[in-house]
Amino acid sequence: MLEKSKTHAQPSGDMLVEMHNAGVSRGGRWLVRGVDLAVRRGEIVTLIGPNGSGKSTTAKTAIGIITPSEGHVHRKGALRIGYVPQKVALDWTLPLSVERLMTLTGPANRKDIRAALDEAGVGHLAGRQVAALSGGEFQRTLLARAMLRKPDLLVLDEPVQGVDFTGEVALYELIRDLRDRTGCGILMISHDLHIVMADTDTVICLNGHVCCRGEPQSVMDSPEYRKLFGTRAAESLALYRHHHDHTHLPDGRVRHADGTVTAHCHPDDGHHHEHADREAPAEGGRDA
Ligand SMILES: Nc1ncnc2c1ncn2[C@@H]1O[C@H](COP(=O)(O)OP(=O)(O)OP(=O)(O)O)[C@@H](O)[C@H]1O
Repeated sequence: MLEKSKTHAQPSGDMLVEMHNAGVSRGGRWLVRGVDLAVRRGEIVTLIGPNGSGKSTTAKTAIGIITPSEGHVHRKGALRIGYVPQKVALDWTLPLSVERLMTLTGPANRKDIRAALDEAGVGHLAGRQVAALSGGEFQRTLLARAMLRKPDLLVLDEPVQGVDFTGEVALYELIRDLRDRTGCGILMISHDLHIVMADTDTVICLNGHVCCRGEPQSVMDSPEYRKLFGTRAAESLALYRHHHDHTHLPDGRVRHADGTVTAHCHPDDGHHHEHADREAPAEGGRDA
């Protein structure tokens, strides 16, 4: 049984959340528009895009923190959501242990807390002060806190922020393992246009709208990447090269491939073309 944010035919199967042509406007401006997105059980969907492209807005709309101004969002009935926000409001000057952080947003017993921390590889840090954690340890702790709810859908807003490359690889592996172990669906956000998880089923690139989407191209066969990052990294990471058929001008207008300029970009404006293809690994240049 699926819950409806707005009247629309109900999707079926093991769909956790589905967005149809969803858009959010504030103060007469579209923050994001024309988003189609679906996350099923066991699936990993990654939103990428530059700063301010609407990734967080889209994720918040998917989980119901934000109501869409247009379009539709369907969530499975009684959907349990684990959410790791981009920003966590903490007073870093106050003493706060990792164990206590785990119960700030909801009650949990000690055994479950320890199990969640262990699962995230930070069980040994339960008594540690949060302010003393490294970036990677903090992200793992937030992940553990989200997993405490035994979510059907895990939403991670930039889960590798403040984490170095090796830590990123390990965190992505952990996220994949959590998906494998629990079968939850994952909606993940990254602003990194190049590196996303090899296990991501779908990458959706946002820039105020869906620029392009597709499967990430695995770099496993790329000798350059194996040389640069090592075999383990190459097996954990993938590169998704995206295509743009339009340019975002500094004043916010959009120049399309046919030379026309419009105030903004929308899938239905007749200029935009989505891509759903895979490509050979790129040399590394951004095209956004
Ligand atoms: N409540 C709001 N009112 C007005 N504008 C907003 C509001 N929330 C977000 N925005 C604007 O909407 C745009 C999209 O914001 P959003 O946080 O979704 O982007 P993002 O892709 O997640 O960015 P980042 O990578 O920087 O985290 C930004 O320009 C932001 O300033």
